[in-house]
Amino acid sequence: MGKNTKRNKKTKQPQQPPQQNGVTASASGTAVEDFEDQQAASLLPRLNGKKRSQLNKLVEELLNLVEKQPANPNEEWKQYEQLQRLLQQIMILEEPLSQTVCPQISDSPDDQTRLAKVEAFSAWAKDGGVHSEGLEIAIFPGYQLGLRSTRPLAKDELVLSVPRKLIFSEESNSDCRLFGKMTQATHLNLAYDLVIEKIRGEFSEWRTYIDVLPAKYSTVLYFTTKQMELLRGTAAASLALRQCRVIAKQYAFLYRYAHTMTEPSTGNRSHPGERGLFFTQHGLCYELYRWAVSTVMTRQNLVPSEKQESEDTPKLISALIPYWDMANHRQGKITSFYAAVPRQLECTAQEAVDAGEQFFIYYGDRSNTDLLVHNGFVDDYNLKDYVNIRVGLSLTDALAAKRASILDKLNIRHTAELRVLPAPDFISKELLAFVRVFKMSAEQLDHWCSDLERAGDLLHIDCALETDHETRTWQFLEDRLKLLLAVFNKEMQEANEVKELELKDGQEIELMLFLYRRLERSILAGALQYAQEHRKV
Ligand SMILES: C[S@@+](CC[C@H](N)C(=O)[O-])C[C@H]1O[C@@H](n2cnc3c(N)ncnc32)[C@H](O)[C@@H]1O
Repeated sequence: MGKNTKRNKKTKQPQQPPQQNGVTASASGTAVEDFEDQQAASLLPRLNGKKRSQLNKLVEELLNLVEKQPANPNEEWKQYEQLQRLLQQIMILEEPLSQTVCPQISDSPDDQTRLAKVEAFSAWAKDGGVHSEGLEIAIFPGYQLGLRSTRPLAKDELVLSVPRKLIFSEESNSDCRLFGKMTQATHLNLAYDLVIEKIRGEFSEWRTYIDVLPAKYSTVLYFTTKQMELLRGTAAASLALRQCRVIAKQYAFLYRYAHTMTEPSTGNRSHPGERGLFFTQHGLCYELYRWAVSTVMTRQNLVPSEKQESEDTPKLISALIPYWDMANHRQGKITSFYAAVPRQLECTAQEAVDAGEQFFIYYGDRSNTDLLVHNGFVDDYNLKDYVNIRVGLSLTDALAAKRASILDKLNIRHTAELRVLPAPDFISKELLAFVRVFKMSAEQLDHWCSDLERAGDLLHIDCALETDHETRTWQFLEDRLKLLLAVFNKEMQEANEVKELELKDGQEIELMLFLYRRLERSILAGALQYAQEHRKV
């Protein structure tokens, strides 16, 4: 999307650009854009000096807090509670800004408000070269917006294409880098660019697209402490808390850079990063950052960079793909690919779809833990689900070096997250092999270490092992699974199930968390039964 080919109609036209050095600035596209940037910034409220210095202090406190690496789940939880308190205070101080930059319509999903913007968005997309003739955007309860077929779609039919110029990536806005030439992860660049475009508001050439995005998300960054409490003890807890910590830290870095480490920026486009800094200084707030990060986390796809030097090392960058990103997920196969020659994202139907039905795509193999933490939903019929459990060699174990040499041969880390699976596998071969190694006696270790080429046998369920060794292995798994299942004690289970039925609108996050708990519990319970049966054999 070229800078001088603005697609969207602005609701408010800027006044004439000022005279610069005696020349009317409108003669230069850049000068017009500079002027627009100033206009966009002038529409934002300014926080007074007192609020700003309170914020500076809170952000420093936040940085000190997240610098500390929690040593155990309890410490991690306490840190999260402190973090939430700080973020609450920050959000209160930043409220005038956040209400302007990302107003929240209500506590419930904003489907109707978004749907009202769909007509303009669809016209913008069509005008920009999106082909989606058999599809339209509609509301689907439980999914927010999604794509509906307007005619029967055949399996494998090309149903949607989005040209490169409508794909939003760091390469569409490369003058927006905050840290100049410093390289950061591609999804962070994308989130940052989105922050800038959101702050630019009506002056952004992406406005029509941004208008149909959700105003808020069900990612862990939006959970209240009470909601997060429902994850405590589950396999998702640590990942969720870490995500909150990491995003708060990124926000604090951006804030500190913009407000305490640099002079006020003029937004001069001829200096790399200046424009990004200008907007960050005027509009950054935590509410906006969590919105941008959540938008990227829940909607991004990877496309090849068009700036890579050689074709042998394809570099992929994060991108937002308007229209395509309205498709919801269902089990199946990946049917969206970037086609290099026509320079467009192409999506085919993974199955035949009747007219009026929802059109789904498959997001890829992900566990429900991953979907919950990064995508803000869980999949009830997830065929690729698993629950990770953490296992590790003990530092005080005199035989640790021998165990480590067998694990090395098996390519299993000495401290690892290994998978408990749904039926019919229950225990992944890596987890089984790890526990077998962990439970070997000194003689058994000597035996296996004397012929490391055979180590691969430990991955097989039928590997011939001494009975006492097998019993210790399955007993360990049984004890561990019982411990993990204790989080879901019976009373809690029943209470949750009752609550689940009673949940009303506005409690989508609780509903998702109860579903997640039920699915995790069911995987662990199935594996426990399997371990008990094996121990008795
Ligand atoms: C790429 S967007 C799809 C469009 C989105 N529904 C919207 O309203 O903009 C991905 C988000 O859609 C929702 N979603 C996608 N597939 C889902 C599913 N199978 N169940 C529930 N929510 C789903 C989740 O909120 C997810 O983060």
